[in-house]
Amino acid sequence: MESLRITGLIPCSSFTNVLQARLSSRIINGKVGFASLWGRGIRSRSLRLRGSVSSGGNEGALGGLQDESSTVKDEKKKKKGLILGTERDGSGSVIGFQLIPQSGETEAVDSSHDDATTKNVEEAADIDGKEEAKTKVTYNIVFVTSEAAPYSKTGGLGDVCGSLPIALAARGHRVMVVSPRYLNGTPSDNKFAGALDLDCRIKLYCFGGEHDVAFFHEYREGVDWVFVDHPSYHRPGNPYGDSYGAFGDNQFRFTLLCHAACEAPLVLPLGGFTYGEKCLFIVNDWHAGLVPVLLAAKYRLYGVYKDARSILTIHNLAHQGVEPAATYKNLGLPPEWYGALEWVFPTWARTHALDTGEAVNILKGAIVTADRILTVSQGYSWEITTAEGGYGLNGLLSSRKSVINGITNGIDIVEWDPSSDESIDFHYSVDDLSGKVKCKIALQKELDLPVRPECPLIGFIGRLDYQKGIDLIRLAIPDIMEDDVQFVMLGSGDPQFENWMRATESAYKNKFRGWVGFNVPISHRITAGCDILLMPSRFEPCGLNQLYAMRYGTVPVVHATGGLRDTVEIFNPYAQGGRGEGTGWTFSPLTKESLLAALRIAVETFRDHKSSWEGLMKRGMEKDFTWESSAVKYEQAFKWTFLDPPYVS
Ligand SMILES: Nc1ncnc2c1ncn2[C@@H]1O[C@H](COP(=O)(O)OP(=O)(O)O[C@H]2O[C@H](CO)[C@@H](O)[C@H](O)[C@H]2O)[C@@H](O)[C@H]1O
Repeated sequence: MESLRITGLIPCSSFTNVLQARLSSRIINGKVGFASLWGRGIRSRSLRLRGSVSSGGNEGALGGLQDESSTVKDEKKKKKGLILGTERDGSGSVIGFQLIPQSGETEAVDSSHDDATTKNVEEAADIDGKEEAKTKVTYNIVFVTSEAAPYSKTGGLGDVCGSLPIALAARGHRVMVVSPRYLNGTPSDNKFAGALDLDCRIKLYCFGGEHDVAFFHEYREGVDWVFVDHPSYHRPGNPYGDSYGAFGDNQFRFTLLCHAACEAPLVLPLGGFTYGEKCLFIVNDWHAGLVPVLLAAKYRLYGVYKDARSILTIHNLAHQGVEPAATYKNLGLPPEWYGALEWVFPTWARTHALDTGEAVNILKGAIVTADRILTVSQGYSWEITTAEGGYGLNGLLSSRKSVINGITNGIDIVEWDPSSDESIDFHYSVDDLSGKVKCKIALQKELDLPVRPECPLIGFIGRLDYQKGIDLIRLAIPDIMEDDVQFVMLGSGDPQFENWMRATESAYKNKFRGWVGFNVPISHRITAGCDILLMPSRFEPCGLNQLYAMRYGTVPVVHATGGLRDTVEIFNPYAQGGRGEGTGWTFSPLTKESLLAALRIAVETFRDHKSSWEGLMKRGMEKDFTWESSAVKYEQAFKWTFLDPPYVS
């Protein structure tokens, strides 16, 4: 793909002008720079939802998908793993690639679906007898996200959107990530230093006016990192708020992100070529949720993005982007689309007698318009359809069950590697665990805890909020502290829990440390130095810390929910002829008693059954949590998404 890149960028403005000339002669087939047209009063006519929901992608239009068909003819090229050709739209923009992977690369696309073309190629190869079919479908993918590490991160969303795009690009896809260019006046602003101004200003129409945004760009690790620049992203604090709480204009800030993200594939000539209309938007959580609504309500009615598809990835259903109904008019959507976002709170949730409970819910809008819905673990994909886990959207999500899939997150195994991690002083691996105890001693010294390698060290890392079950830890701490253990917590969030951590540290000076703040290097040192990681999450869509912990030989003790239940296998010392199996402990129900019971067994095993403990550590360290295996599953979901016509056309 790099071979297709040309060094000199086509200036955005001239690019847009050419296309605007085209637009003015053929408005309905507007291809590029649609925002400007929209702002001048073009409004959509009707909401057309397809009558039936597709059946899990197993049925659908099989024909007419150009990017599904590439016939391999030149055996020499095939062996070298070349880009066979590009697919262009009417304007000459590259909208897809036919890639021949390197000989020996595993076939990524699951052949369970009847794609005649792919099947033919596979059969031909089978007849030849030796080599597998190597034809692979690649996509132009546009991630839209409020955070992407290392540029911005407040939690797991940043991790995922910083790693998955790279894994997909490595598999031959053309990948762009669109997120805000946050500047908060601290050294973290330097993270954006490599992103250059594309000199592309566009006007976006929402919130009763026109707003100029600019785009910055960095091409790194095969991915186009695109940052939307606007003054509302430049302020102290984190991406969502500051010490006074959440920013009051978040709906505006993320509406702007969505409008800009819809324009980016049309107007940005990255590496000389736009991504074009035939792309796949992967929109993450509510912040990006207006994208599929805009595709349906604004663009498709005028012939733009008819071949695009969208996938909503839900990382956390608890946050939905709900604001008063009166704000609907600000979103830049036609009035007749109100129903897609309409949300009425039940009577008990209303605040006063005159409160009608009417609101707009951006995540709901995404759920009713996205072509497919993914969650970050299989367990969570079921939980969101239940009354307990659905946060009021369970009925709606159940109605779209056939297009919901769960794909467990991977982890960045380069950043999180105990044999080379730059944040820890000693290194170790599954073949030589000796560095682990040195990391523990170093952590005890750093935290000014008594240096006692034999004492079980329990850790917690995460946002201090209701989701993470901090209240349960607070309840259980007096009992935990009765035992001969040490406990270290790293987290920030709810001020009442931050204060509780400080108070607990003073109460148990020799046993407890509470680090209030967000600090990535210390999170690595805690992961490496602890023996046990506690995660009593009330719900956990996937959870990354238990995956990091296992990779570092730190044994997880977790509440049996969502991704935690999917990824932590319960320890059974008697299995495998006494060699044991499992990677940790899960407990349920979510009570102090069951938490304490699981923790006690873990602590006893650490103290009294050293060989069992080593087995637990090693099995966890050997687990495959790479993004590579998750990316293969994402590709399958992409394929299903394109088998069906757009859900809303
Ligand atoms: N104080 C601190 N200092 C340093 N690092 C800190 C930190 N607090 C948290 N982190 C880091 O932030 C990340 C948190 O990821 P999680 O997946 O555990 O939770 P989160 O709820 O943010 O993500 C949501 O999205 C992700 C991604 O899909 C899902 O896994 C998850 O279940 C869902 O709730 C980890 O990398 C962790 O180390």
